[in-house]
Amino acid sequence: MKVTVVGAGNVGATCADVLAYRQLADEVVLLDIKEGLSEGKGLDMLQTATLLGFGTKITASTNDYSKTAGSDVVLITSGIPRKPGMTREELIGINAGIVKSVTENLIRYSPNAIVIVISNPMDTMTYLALKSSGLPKNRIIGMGGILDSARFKTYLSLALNASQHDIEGVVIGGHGDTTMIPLTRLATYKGVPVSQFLSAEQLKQVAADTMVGGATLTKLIGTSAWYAPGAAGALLVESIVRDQKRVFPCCVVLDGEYGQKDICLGVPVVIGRNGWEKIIDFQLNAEEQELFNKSAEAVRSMNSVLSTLSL
Ligand SMILES: NC(=O)c1ccc[n+]([C@@H]2O[C@H](COP(=O)([O-])OP(=O)(O)OC[C@H]3O[C@@H](n4cnc5c(N)ncnc54)[C@H](O)[C@@H]3O)[C@@H](O)[C@H]2O)c1
Ligand SMILES: O=C(O)C[C@H](O)C(=O)O
Repeated sequence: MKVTVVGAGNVGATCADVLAYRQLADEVVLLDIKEGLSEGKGLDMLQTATLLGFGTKITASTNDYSKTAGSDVVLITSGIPRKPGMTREELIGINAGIVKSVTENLIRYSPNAIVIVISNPMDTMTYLALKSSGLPKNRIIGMGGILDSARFKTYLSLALNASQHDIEGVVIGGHGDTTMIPLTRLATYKGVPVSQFLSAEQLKQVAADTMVGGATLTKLIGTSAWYAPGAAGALLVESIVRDQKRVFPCCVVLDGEYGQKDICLGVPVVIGRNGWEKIIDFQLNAEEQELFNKSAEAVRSMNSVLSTLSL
């Protein structure tokens, strides 16, 4: 298996590192537009091979897409991250052009690849990649819900004083500070609803902390996060290349599912060798469905900005 990561910045390099260390591909290609960046980070990673005990081939490239040829999976992390006080949506003006051109270059050399979009605003960038690539819908996946769910489980574990591994929790909807929907009703601790252990007030706080999870880290660090985002991208790759059929909330195009059409939004999907293979219906209650519809409305309005940009 060959996996390409475009963008050798914080998220891309972290993702490539996890892919290589966990030997989730035979070859990992790291590509960036900035001269020498992927070569430097790729060489640094290669020098951990004997220290960490992995044998993954690491190929570096400064914007030479021929090195990415024949990739099975490609991840797009290229673009600017937000600074404290910004929303992800403010990145659209710069990132849309980058994501569109990178997608086109990748597809030229890897026409059969599954494309994972990470650059923000991710829901709109996924929609853009879908529309501009013309690829079958199952091969375009936006990564956001896995990360948001990991944060949800972290905050739940802190509130419960329990192991994260004993907690299930899923975040659907958009990957935005106000558009994501932590499904507290369905969150469990060892199969038991968390509402049996946490008060409504505590659950509300967990959901609120989850929704601003990215903003909290951006404020602390000065740029957005990368360890969990990189690991989340790699987990998605693992389910694809090993055909694990794991269920993750991912941003995929909806055609009537969850009451929405012609929009890419986070819903639970089965991830396997064919990309996203099936949407799972969580049977939202009326309140959750209303939040989902509102989330769709906000993302749709961001998508409409695309036509105003000269792409
Ligand atoms: N979806 C998510 O869950 C999630 C999580 C974290 C970050 N992000 C987003 O991922 C993106 C990257 O974040 P980061 O922290 O790694 O930023 P970063 O600045 O550290 O890295 C971005 C890299 O992209 C490269 N780049 C820019 N234009 C390029 C092009 N045309 N071709 C190839 N490479 C190009 C830059 O040179 C840079 O190295 C941001 O948009 C950020 O908001 C999304
Ligand atoms: O918060 C950001 O801007 C980056 C990313 O979307 C995240 O959630 O960490």
